[in-house]
Amino acid sequence: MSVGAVLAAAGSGSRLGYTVPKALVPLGGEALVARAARGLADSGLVRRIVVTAPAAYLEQVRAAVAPVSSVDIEVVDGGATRQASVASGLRALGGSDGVILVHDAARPLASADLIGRLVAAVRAGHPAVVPGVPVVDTIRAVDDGDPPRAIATPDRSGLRAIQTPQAFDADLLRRAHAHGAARADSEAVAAGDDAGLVEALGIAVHVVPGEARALKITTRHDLSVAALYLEEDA
Ligand SMILES: Nc1ccn([C@@H]2O[C@H](COP(=O)(O)OP(=O)(O)OP(=O)(O)O)[C@@H](O)[C@H]2O)c(=O)n1
Ligand SMILES: C[C@](O)(CO)[C@H](O)COP(=O)(O)O
Repeated sequence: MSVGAVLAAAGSGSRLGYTVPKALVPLGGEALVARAARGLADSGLVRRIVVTAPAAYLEQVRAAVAPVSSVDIEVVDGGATRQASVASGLRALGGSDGVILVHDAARPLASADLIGRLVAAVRAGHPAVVPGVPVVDTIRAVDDGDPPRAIATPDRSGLRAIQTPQAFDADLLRRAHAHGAARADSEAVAAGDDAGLVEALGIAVHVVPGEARALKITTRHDLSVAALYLEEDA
């Protein structure tokens, strides 16, 4: 079963607050999108990567990922939501892979070990596999009142923070996106991740251990934490 990947990189990065999209923000001298693409390529498992970029930055994203030359990489237009961007990437990827990884440029440090665990779990028969890390805070559900009130406290031992890459049986992922697109049209909602689209089909998602270094770069503080991981690697 060959492995293809969609790398979602079409977001603006408004919470990070740079003048360029987040995918082009440098971390240790290399754009986040290039680091994420290199991670996928270095796993040795991925045949081809489709990167979805903001329409106005296609050429800059192409230039950023050009040094990652060990796999075939195509850069295409993303969409208005992450879900639409991944759907656009899936169209460009074509139908020849049995397994598809969906990854975020915003998680540039996911390791080859993690990618290996995810692909192995799909090949072992789990059609949808995500990395999850235990949560360290107590999580409370809060209503939207003024003032906000805590209404429930789920048992933390059963909670995981879900990361990317996420790995899927290719046919299932395409079916989940087709169903999700129809729902997004009628209910004006887009899923937070691809596993959510699979769950909406009533299919169970398998969770493998995630890793701290696959953190999502959302704020400037996250960028500093990621830089510390690079220092540790050096
Ligand atoms: N329309 C969109 C929105 C997001 N993404 C991608 O989805 C990943 C996770 O999104 P997030 O971290 O929320 O990125 P942004 O939407 O760029 O961030 P912000 O909400 O701060 O603007 C990122 O790699 C981002 O590029 C995408 O491909 N297309
Ligand atoms: C896909 C994701 O990274 C999994 O944790 C996350 O859902 C993206 O969330 P965002 O709302 O786009 O930041």
